[in-house]
Amino acid sequence: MKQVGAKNSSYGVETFGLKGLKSIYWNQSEPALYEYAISRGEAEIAANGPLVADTGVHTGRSPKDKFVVRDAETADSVWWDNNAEMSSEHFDLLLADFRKHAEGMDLFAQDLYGGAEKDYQLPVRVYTEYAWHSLFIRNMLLRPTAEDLASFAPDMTIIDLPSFKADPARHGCRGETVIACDLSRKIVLIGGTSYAGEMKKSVFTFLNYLLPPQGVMSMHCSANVGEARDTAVFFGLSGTGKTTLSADPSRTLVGDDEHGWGKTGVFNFEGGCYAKTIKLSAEAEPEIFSTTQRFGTVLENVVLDENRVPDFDDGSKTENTRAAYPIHFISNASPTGCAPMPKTIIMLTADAFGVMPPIARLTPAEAMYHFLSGYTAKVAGTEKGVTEPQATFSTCFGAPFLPRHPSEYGNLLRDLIAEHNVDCWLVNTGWTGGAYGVGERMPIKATRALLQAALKGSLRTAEFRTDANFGFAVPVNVPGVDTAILDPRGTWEDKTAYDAQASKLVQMFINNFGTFEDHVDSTVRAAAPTLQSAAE
Ligand SMILES: Nc1ncnc2c1ncn2[C@@H]1O[C@H](COP(=O)(O)OP(=O)(O)O)[C@@H](O)[C@H]1O
Ligand SMILES: C=C(OP(=O)(O)O)C(=O)O
Ligand SMILES: [Mn+2]
Repeated sequence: MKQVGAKNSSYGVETFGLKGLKSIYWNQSEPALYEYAISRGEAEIAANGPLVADTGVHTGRSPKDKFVVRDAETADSVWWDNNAEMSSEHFDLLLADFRKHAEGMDLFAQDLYGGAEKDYQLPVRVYTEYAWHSLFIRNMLLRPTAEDLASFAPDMTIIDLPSFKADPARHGCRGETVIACDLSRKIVLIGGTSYAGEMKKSVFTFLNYLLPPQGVMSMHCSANVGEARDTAVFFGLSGTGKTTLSADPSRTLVGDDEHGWGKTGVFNFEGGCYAKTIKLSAEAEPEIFSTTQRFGTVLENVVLDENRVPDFDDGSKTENTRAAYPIHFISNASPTGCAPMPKTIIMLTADAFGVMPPIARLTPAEAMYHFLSGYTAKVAGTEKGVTEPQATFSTCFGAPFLPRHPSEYGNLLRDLIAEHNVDCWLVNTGWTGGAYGVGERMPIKATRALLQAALKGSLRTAEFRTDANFGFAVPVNVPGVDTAILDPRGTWEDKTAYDAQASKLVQMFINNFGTFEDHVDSTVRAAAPTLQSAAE
């Protein structure tokens, strides 16, 4: 077997039981991976330099094809209501078949870290069939220094073979696509899909399993820091605004998607960003737009015109077009990925019903209630089969990535909010003036102005009203924001229709929260919305 780039003994010949490979390319650089990706016909180069690849059938995550191995250790630690199980026997068969499938292949390997905080860092070795997947994960995780690389010892291993087709009868999965996670042996097998986000979210899933027992709150959130060293974290499900809203020229970017909150503060799990690029414009999102105009960025499922210029308005392949780039492509990104304790928590709810106000202040009990509820929308394209926004309750705003029971994350957050006296806000990046299909998407400018007021503290002294349905405090006017938009009921033509939709949503919250009742105290239960009697 030819080994390109092997530097020392840790790159053993039979790496991880991968015997009979044709060749293996270790920790290749961006230019080298460009050449391999182009020469192997995997990708093409866009105007100004990004590498562009298509992912075929799978243009978003396949949550129904994700499995977790149930063994003696995970039987009691994994939240099985939310994680499909696979037996160790099936996993062993799958691993053996992955190794067999890899025989004779060229593989690419990257040695990277998950977690910027050294105390909690997860060394990950990622074997990929595609050179462009090797560049993607190299962009997304943390790249070791040459010194660290010399002694790199992997703790977690990912084998990513899109051309592998799983067999449900033999492997105990659902179809040809499989994302199998063995949390005890720290191995992930990804087959039958070319969507690169599966690799990134597998690392996130492992950190969500490994960190809480160490007292670290793992979060599906972005984070940035103001001049006053005031860290803000933005929780949100896929496509709801974490990346967009954390890219703010007046605040240092810490990370766009996945963070830990430990004894020393907040730290990014990753070393790159994975931005949605549908309808991306230089006007609305200049920082992110600039990353799509340079060598090293990977564009996923983006359509190019005849001059290889990306057409970000073209969602013909998927609404979930993406750009994956190293975080230092954002000019004011933190060089360390670490930040002080949060001063503000923002929970992004993309309300497809147009009922939620653009912003609401949350008491600690309301923050817990909404964190566990995780009301938002699955935005078009982020999951297989989601073609328009679907109202959903994704607990902790990241249910597809949670191996543990939500109460483990909720209790950690509850204690951290109390210990650090954190301000909490609920921000609707979804619809206003009516539900999806009638109303319009919340203007990004309005959201940014509201966030500016919340983060600068001026909102704290604003005048508030109490929302009739949810009971939380809503500002009645905010400088720079159209006052009308602050009252969602007022933005609807038909107020009766608004009230009816709001009641339906309240009932959905009540129905959903039943599963958490026994895990929270009475103050959190009291933070639930109440059905308005028709008379009121
Ligand atoms: N008011 C808004 N706030 C944030 N994003 C918005 C808003 N309105 C529309 N969007 C769009 O929603 C998408 C959010 O994507 P992104 O920030 O990548 O989500 P996430 O990082 O949570 O996965 C972007 O395409 C952005 O342009
Ligand atoms: C990459 C993903 O996460 P997010 O959309 O939250 O960035 C994803 O959900 O596939
Ligand atoms: Mn994101």
